[in-house]
Amino acid sequence: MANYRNKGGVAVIELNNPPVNALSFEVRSGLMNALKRAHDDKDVKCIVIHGKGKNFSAGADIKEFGGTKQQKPWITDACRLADESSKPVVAAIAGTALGGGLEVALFCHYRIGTPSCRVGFPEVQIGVLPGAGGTQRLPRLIGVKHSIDMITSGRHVMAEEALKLGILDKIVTDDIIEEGIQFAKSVVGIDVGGRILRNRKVEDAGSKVFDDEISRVKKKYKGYIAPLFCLKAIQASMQLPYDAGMEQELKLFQQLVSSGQAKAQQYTFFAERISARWQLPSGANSQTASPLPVKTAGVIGAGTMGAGIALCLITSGIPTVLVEQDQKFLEKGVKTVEGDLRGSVALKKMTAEQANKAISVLKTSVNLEDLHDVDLVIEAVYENLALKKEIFAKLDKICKSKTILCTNTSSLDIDTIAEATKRRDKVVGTHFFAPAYIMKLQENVYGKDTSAETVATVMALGKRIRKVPVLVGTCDSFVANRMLHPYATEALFLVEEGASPYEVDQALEDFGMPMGMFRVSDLSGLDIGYKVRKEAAKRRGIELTSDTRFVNGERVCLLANVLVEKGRLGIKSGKGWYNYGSPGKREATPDPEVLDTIEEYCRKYDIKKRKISSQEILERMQLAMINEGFKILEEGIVSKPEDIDIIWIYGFGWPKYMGGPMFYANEMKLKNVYRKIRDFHQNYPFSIHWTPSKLLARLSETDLPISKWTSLINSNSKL
Ligand SMILES: CC/C=C\C/C=C/C(=O)SCCNC(=O)CCNC(=O)[C@H](O)C(C)(C)COP(=O)(O)OP(=O)(O)OC[C@H]1O[C@@H](n2cnc3c(N)ncnc32)[C@H](O)[C@@H]1OP(=O)(O)O
Repeated sequence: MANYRNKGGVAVIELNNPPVNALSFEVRSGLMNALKRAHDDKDVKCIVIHGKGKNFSAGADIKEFGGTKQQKPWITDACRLADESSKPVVAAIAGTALGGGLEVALFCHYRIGTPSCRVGFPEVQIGVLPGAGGTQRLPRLIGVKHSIDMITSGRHVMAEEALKLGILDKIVTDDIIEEGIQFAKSVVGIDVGGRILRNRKVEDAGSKVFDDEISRVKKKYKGYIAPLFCLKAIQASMQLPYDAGMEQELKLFQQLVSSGQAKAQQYTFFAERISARWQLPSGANSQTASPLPVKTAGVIGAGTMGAGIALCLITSGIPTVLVEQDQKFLEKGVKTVEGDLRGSVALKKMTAEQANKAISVLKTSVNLEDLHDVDLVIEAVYENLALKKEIFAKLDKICKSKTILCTNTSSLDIDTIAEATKRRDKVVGTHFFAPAYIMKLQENVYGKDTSAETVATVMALGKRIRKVPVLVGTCDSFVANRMLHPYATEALFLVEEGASPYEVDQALEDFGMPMGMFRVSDLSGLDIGYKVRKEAAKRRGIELTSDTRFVNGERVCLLANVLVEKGRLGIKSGKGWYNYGSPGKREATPDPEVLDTIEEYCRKYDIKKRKISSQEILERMQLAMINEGFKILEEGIVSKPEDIDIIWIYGFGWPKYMGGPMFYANEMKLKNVYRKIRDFHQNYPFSIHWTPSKLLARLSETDLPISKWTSLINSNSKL
């Protein structure tokens, strides 16, 4: 709703729907009624609109999209009275004015804001466009070029920049409502005609600008349709009179809002927030537990991962000690950090000042003892259980009793590592993804004794260092890599059955993955997987050779080992599944030698090859991994499907417009997913990953949407 009061001739209208004052049906109706009242009240000389609490408004209520509450009055109906009013109307902006919130402000004649306020049109991120006049009114205020930038990127614009662009008329430092009232009083008597955006003309930027922008947007936001629709709507502002442009914008908005991409992107928006609400098996959760303060941190290991993690910490202002046992490795790590900072400055992602500030809080040491006073340590040495246990035992003695000890393991048992200490409650996994400075996912892993306070601390740390933290339980390889295993295994089986690695990658990239599986393997280094496979087999008492075809009755394909043994380690050696010309180069070209190796391998084992469609490639890789996702849910390793989707989106680049693998399964209908998995299980009985999940079997008998799956898990723990 919206509150109304008359303060000495100033109508003060408050958008009231905390925390973000989303423009629900009630708020839109309330705003319309309040504007009518102000218009009819002869005592009122001017009008101020502000938001209750910290924010102006975060825009349309996304939960209403596609539902029955998405009904008139629209934002435009509610705001028309502001546009047409002869009394000056001022938007007083604190916090955020986003999407429809900014559109409300653009219907006002003036806009003032606090120094920390932010404005923007983030609609592209939820698969729609500014449908309440934003694409028509912003170009009339700041021109076509800046409008394209703001609307297609969805970025938030800070107060200073908003002032420079002309979105804000003034930045004010006192109480925003009082400032709004004073400002409104000061403009009473000045004709508002020139301030009404609908009356302004949009400069003709020419059609070439749009042709260039279409190419740019197609490349930058590959696969996303909303940015292209935004361009069409902005172009309409240039080509059509205001009313016709508004009609065109609404038409485009309605096409988008009912699209599958919009549904998936909005699901992703809420999934990220749902996933942030964690719960431990004990019942302790994000509402009940408080994080410990992290004023200083330590990182052990200055390799690629350690250096990347240290970079995340120092660029977030956390003084960090980077420890490496060997001075030479330490120097190499520091060079990596400095190089990445220089790169960020060159790409204008940070200023030189910010980079210098970050490096000034980095300390280095070759002595673990220098971690005695830090609040949290992240160990990032190579994946070796004995070594990690040794380090944790030492840290336990060196660090203060409150220090939290994190391990950046991607697969090892947290409880075994915790046993090396006398503070098992303070030991936790923080699994970062390479490159750690770029990839957003932080997979936090709790052990059986990890306390709620420790979990709260690493979840809060993740947010602070601009990651997306997700909490998972302990199991072999945790969630991300456990699901990756059947996905990658199927890729190899597809290759031995007749698909080329390049066809596999093409199918995945056409689906929207940023890189195919084989290109990712080349990037990570084929030798890494080789070592991990050997170590894991050794732990199980198995001797692996590239001739191994079955392990304990289960089919395996060790083609990658054959490549490693031929010196093809991936990008680092200049050749892997692809050819890169020389070591370290990134441009991948298909390599006939790889195809010959595969041919030879298949001949050796008498494997019949056949033509494999891209549909089969996608189904086999994705359904194998989705089946594993249901098993993970069934075992309670994560508490909700949204956790899995967020892991795939931020850990592996699953396209947001597909909503994550579990959402994708939901859209396919679970009975179809289950049927296909059962068929694959029949056709490939020697692959354990095709054993259908019991939870999936149960869910496929119901019509429960993804938002209700956990209710079935909770109501029936014995599946
Ligand atoms: C016919 C034409 C019709 C309409 C045209 C207009 C279209 C639009 O306006 S679409 C909406 C555009 N706006 C956005 O996309 C903004 C989305 N929100 C955010 O980016 C962030 O929430 C924030 C920056 C505004 C605040 O961030 P933060 O402080 O980190 O809080 P949370 O993100 O946790 O949000 C708190 C709480 O509010 C819910 N929420 C936020 N925005 C909306 C929204 N627009 N509609 C509905 N609900 C919203 C969010 O889910 C959180 O809820 P929970 O606490 O229950 O998780």
